[in-house]
Amino acid sequence: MQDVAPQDYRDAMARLGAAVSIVTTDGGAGRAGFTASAICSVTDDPPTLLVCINRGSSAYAGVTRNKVVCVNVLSARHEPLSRLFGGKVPAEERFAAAAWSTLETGAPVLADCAAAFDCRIADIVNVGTHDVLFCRVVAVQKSGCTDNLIYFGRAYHTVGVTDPAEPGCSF
Ligand SMILES: NC(=O)C1=CN([C@@H]2O[C@H](COP(=O)(O)OP(=O)(O)OC[C@H]3O[C@@H](n4cnc5c(N)ncnc54)[C@H](O)[C@@H]3O)[C@@H](O)[C@H]2O)C=CC1
Ligand SMILES: Cc1cc2nc3c(=O)[nH]c(=O)nc-3n(C[C@H](O)[C@H](O)[C@H](O)COP(=O)(O)O)c2cc1C
Repeated sequence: MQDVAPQDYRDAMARLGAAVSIVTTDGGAGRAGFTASAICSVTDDPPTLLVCINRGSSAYAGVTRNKVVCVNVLSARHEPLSRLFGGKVPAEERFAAAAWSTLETGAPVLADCAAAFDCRIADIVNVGTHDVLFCRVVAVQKSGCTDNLIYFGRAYHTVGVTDPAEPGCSF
């Protein structure tokens, strides 16, 4: 099997638009978090999503030892927070820039994010440079904000929808 070059792969992947989340953890191995776009829904029974984390990430030890994560889906106004959690900034400086609470697992929940999925890590599969985390969702939080942050073409964008069933954005 012949692989394409990593740069060709990245150039093609840059054409996939993706929601942006901050994945957090807390517990005996400490608090950590990183910006992530490699997240998707696996099954609703049992409610499971997957997160791909680079083993070189500063958050890797905390995430895999604590075995809990919260996937905080970002709204448009969180672009500066996304950049902060995107690398090279000490963990405490990242968390100081926003308000956090907790749900079931103790992983930090971003107060005003579009949606938060609080999870226990059920399985981990190693693939190349990354670990794929299969995460069982034990609690969720939703806001009425519908202007989500999207990463596409190596840049941030906003996409908004109006859902008459939602109460609207109160922030
Ligand atoms: N899945 C990941 O680990 C991602 C990591 N990043 C990080 O942010 C940096 C800047 O990204 P871009 O501005 O989008 O330019 P880029 O050219 O480095 O990446 C383009 C696209 O390729 C994919 N990608 C990039 N690095 C990857 C990696 N190590 N493993 C798997 N997929 C990867 C992502 O879909 C990304 O949007 C990257 O170099 C990487 O360090 C960004 C997006 C996803
Ligand atoms: C838009 C965006 C999406 C990213 N998606 C992921 C991802 O899905 N998985 C991942 O391991 N790193 C991802 N990263 C990179 C991490 O946020 C972070 O840069 C990396 O963990 C290294 O940072 P650190 O070791 O200084 O914490 C992404 C970065 C950006 C800006």
